[in-house]
Amino acid sequence: MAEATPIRPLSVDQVQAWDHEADVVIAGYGIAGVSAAIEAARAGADVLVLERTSGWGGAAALAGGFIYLGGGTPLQQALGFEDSPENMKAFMMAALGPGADEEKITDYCNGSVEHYNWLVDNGVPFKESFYGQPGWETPYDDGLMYSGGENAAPFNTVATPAPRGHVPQMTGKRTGEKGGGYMLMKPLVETAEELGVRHEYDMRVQRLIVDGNQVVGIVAKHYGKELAIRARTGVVLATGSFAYNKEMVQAFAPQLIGKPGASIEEHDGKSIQMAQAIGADLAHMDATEVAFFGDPQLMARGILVNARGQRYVNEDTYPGRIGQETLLRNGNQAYLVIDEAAYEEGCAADSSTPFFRFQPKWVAETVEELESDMGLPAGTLQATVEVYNRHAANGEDPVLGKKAEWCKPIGSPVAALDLRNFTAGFTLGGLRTTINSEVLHVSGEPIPGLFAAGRCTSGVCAGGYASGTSLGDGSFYGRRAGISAAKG
Ligand SMILES: Cc1cc2nc3c(=O)[nH]c(=O)nc-3n(C[C@H](O)[C@H](O)[C@H](O)COP(=O)(O)OP(=O)(O)OC[C@H]3O[C@@H](n4cnc5c(N)ncnc54)[C@H](O)[C@@H]3O)c2cc1C
Repeated sequence: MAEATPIRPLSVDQVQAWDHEADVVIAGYGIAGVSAAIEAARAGADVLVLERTSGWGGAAALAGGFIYLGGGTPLQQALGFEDSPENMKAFMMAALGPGADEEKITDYCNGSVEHYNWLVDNGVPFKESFYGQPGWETPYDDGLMYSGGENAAPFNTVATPAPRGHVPQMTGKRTGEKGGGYMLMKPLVETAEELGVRHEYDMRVQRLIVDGNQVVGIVAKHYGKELAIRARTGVVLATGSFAYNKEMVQAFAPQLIGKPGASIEEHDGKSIQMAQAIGADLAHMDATEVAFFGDPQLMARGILVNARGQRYVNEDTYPGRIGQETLLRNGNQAYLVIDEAAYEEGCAADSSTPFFRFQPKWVAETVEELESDMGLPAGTLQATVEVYNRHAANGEDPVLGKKAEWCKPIGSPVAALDLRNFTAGFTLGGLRTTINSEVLHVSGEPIPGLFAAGRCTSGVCAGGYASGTSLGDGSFYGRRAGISAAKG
């Protein structure tokens, strides 16, 4: 059966004429693509970026803008936080696995301060202010925040807590529309343009062009016409994740069926499939980021319980960790149990996600009554609240390690928010690459002429996630891809 959209490589013998040529050809003008473009141009290459939509940006321009950086960046230092590459690595190895790529994480941590300086030198602004409230993002324009649960159990005992979510400064921020990610992309695209990087929009890459086992170009569709684009030294794949490819999600990350989040429809796995078609290896295809639609200011002040009325995560941690614990290990069943005073206090606090402050579904005078109204097995929620309250009275949570500042006994009246099936996410697995962003063949050898970065690759996250690691490894390994592709 003929493939509807051919994905198999095209042999260079079949190319009648080249429609475009450059030294380095980059597929995708998001964070990985723009970073590759800048470094390839600085290395002296003639660079052409092919972008499927009618403009630059990708998911990156819609993003909240966290970039995971540390090891003692000037911003961390200015705000009084101590960090080192070793400390950063200890956290990342513990939080982003199981199976995190130690070579990549070591490399990423060792290069993080330099990467921060590179971003600043290319015009990305970071404001010297720290936001310390529980939250998905800062509601303001602060430059630094905890974004992976570094300061919460269990990681606060593995490594010295240091905030590493660096956010580009932005006025008039609109979550999910135009946030810090826009202020990351805009200066980088301007830098690329100043360096003479060319772009072609409305170009949808389809398959690779090969000369034997060497990648020498790429085929792209432009308003229905197939064009052949020659890459004299290298092709960089940077078209994003496979969160919107139903078949791939079904095959590799079924926990996300029907729940793509924090990604864009263009993330259809095309880079992964094109490279697979010439023998590329894959890694951690089951790993997913999981967002949870709860307001962290409320969650920290209550307790989250599953369908058995049991707590399963410390509520003051990174909300993405709460999302993973809820979806992956608790059947996507979550209820937030909170008393009236705590609910009112949480609703009055700062938040970047006030739209996640839902009305309680059940309200009762006693926990026994609440448990019965919620349909939980008799005695379960009562036992949970009894144990929680006993220790919270002493400012402790020996069960899950919630910090003392959030440990307060749950009183009356008591309510529960129905947070079942409140998750969505994006895929983290993809092409297996080296620290120089070479795409590896299943044999373990790099595929000549082929490089990749961003969410079409497996980056620093193999299972767990911290906000900022996608824009972080996308920009970090995007740069490497540009340097490597320019060398050929
Ligand atoms: C609302 C929101 C908030 C987020 N917040 C954060 C955050 O704070 N921190 C963080 O680290 N991450 C965040 N993310 C995730 C992050 O934006 C992405 O994971 C990241 O942008 C991936 O980088 P990339 O370069 O691989 O993909 P992108 O930045 O999406 O770039 C890929 C580009 O390739 C193009 N493309 C796709 N297919 C083709 C094709 N066939 N031919 C040519 N071009 C193609 C796309 O149109 C796109 O422009 C957020 C995402 C969203 C949507």
